Amino acid sequence: MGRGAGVWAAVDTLAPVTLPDPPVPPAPPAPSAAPARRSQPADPARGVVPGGLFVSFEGGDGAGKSTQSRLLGAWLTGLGLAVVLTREPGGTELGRVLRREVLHGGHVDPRTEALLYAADRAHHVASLVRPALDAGSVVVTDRYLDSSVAYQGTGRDLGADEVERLSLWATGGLLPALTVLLDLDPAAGLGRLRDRPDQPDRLESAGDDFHRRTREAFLGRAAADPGRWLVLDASRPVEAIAADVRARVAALLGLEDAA
Ligand SMILES: Nc1ncnc2c1ncn2[C@@H]1O[C@H](COP(=O)(O)OP(=O)(O)OP(=O)(O)O)[C@@H](O)[C@H]1O
Ligand SMILES: Cc1cn([C@H]2C[C@H](O)[C@@H](COP(=O)(O)O)O2)c(=O)[nH]c1=O
Repeated sequence: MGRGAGVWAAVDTLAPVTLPDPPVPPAPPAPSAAPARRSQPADPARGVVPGGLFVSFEGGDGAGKSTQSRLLGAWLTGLGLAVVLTREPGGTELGRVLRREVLHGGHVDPRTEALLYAADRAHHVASLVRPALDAGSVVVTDRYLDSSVAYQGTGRDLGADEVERLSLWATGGLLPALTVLLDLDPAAGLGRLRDRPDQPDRLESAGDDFHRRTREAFLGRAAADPGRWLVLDASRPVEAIAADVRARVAALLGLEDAA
């Protein structure tokens, strides 16, 4: 999300993020133990490492990813867990430079664009995500590798497999334990962004056909790996979506009673 950058500016460190006035119902009593209990065996390649859990939000522009990331982060923080809330591109200082160039700079060809996102991701994982997971935090990211596969691999036609391989190389194979796809008609998503003050970025301006193919790519990936993905209808009210996300994350953490 291009707006509300204040939250994101805070996530360079491993300290739990302080979220502004979370609009979520009061959390049930916090469990005494943090880091989290998990219901899955540790699998570093799948974003489940001893103590830590890696969750990503994906979907089209304006689908509600940053809204849901913040709500999930606030809920987990309220449960007493260590949470790192971050995003791609731009989850690190270097990433913010890359974000500005890739979204608001001059023309870049599709391969350069794919490499810029991959460079942002490599640095993000090496400097923030992996250390946080190793320290036992829940890491919640607004976009990750699947955005590259959908936007550059399919939207830009570079090839989904090649772009996925690039990102897997960049990240040492780190995949989220859970990826929430907020699925929405691209016109509705872009319509939600219309009132903001800033101009649409390069990707938001890529055209109807680009965004339609990107949506299909996300849905195809989700269907191929249902164990990792949770697909939600993002046209529903914010709180209904948030409740579904909480239920799935609670199950992963072995905290079903808290959702
Ligand atoms: N379920 C929803 N129903 C209606 N409006 C929503 C919903 N979720 C978010 N919004 C609104 O849509 C706009 C975009 O939401 P948000 O920034 O969370 O989306 P995003 O997917 O992160 O966007 P971007 O692609 O720009 O990063 C905001 O004004 C937000 O309040
Ligand atoms: C990670 C990633 C992102 N993109 C695109 C998707 C969006 O249009 C912008 C990011 O903006 P947001 O407001 O933070 O959603 O970048 C992409 O094309 N490839 C990627 O890997």
